[in-house]
Amino acid sequence: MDKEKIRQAVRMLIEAVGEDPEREGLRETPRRIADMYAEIFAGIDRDPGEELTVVFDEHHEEMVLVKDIPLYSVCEHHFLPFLGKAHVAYIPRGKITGLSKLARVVDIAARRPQVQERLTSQIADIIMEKLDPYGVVVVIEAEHLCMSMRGVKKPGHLTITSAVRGLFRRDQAARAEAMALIRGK
Ligand SMILES: Nc1nc2c(ncn2[C@@H]2O[C@H](COP(=O)(O)OP(=O)(O)OP(=O)(O)O)[C@@H](O)[C@H]2O)c(=O)[nH]1
Ligand SMILES: [Zn+2]
Repeated sequence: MDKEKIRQAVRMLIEAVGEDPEREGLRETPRRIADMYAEIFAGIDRDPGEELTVVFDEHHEEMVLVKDIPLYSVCEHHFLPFLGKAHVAYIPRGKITGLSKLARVVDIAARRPQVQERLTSQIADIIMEKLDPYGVVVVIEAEHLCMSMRGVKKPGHLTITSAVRGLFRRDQAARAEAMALIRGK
């Protein structure tokens, strides 16, 4: 990531909105934002699938669900955060992965300019590709600050997206079980 370029651009932004980039509180802001972008966009050059290397052979061919994974991403239209929760369910086909690795896949895929639909599909597709499970369900529920603090101004709304792969597409009962567990509090 070109932090120097970000610093220059942010300085221009500060001037363009009519603020003084030399004002004490703003003087370090270009540097802070460059460091922040390096962190929140750290997934741009990374393959989320690289986290799915820890795989154990295990004949648990029943559903595994990691729910309420905290999610922070950035909407690519406005560069404002969208935040909420991700839920990831899969049915292993002889191969399971570390539970934390599922949350890491979510993190890497989220740390890039995103739309919620693509983020949801990417997570599901990566798990299908790397673990070759019977099926995957990913549900994301998020509030988009571009819809809350500006524009249509609807704070508190939730956008819910799902990506359903493999057996969950065909098997209504399995899909209903996954959705019920995800919804259950
Ligand atoms: N489908 C989808 N839309 C998103 C997401 N994040 C933001 N948006 C929408 O992207 C759209 C961009 O619309 P534009 O009309 O180009 O932008 P805008 O003039 O700022 O629109 P408003 O937000 O309606 O003021 C808006 O409707 C946003 O709500 C997302 O993750 N998925
Ligand atoms: Zn937006």
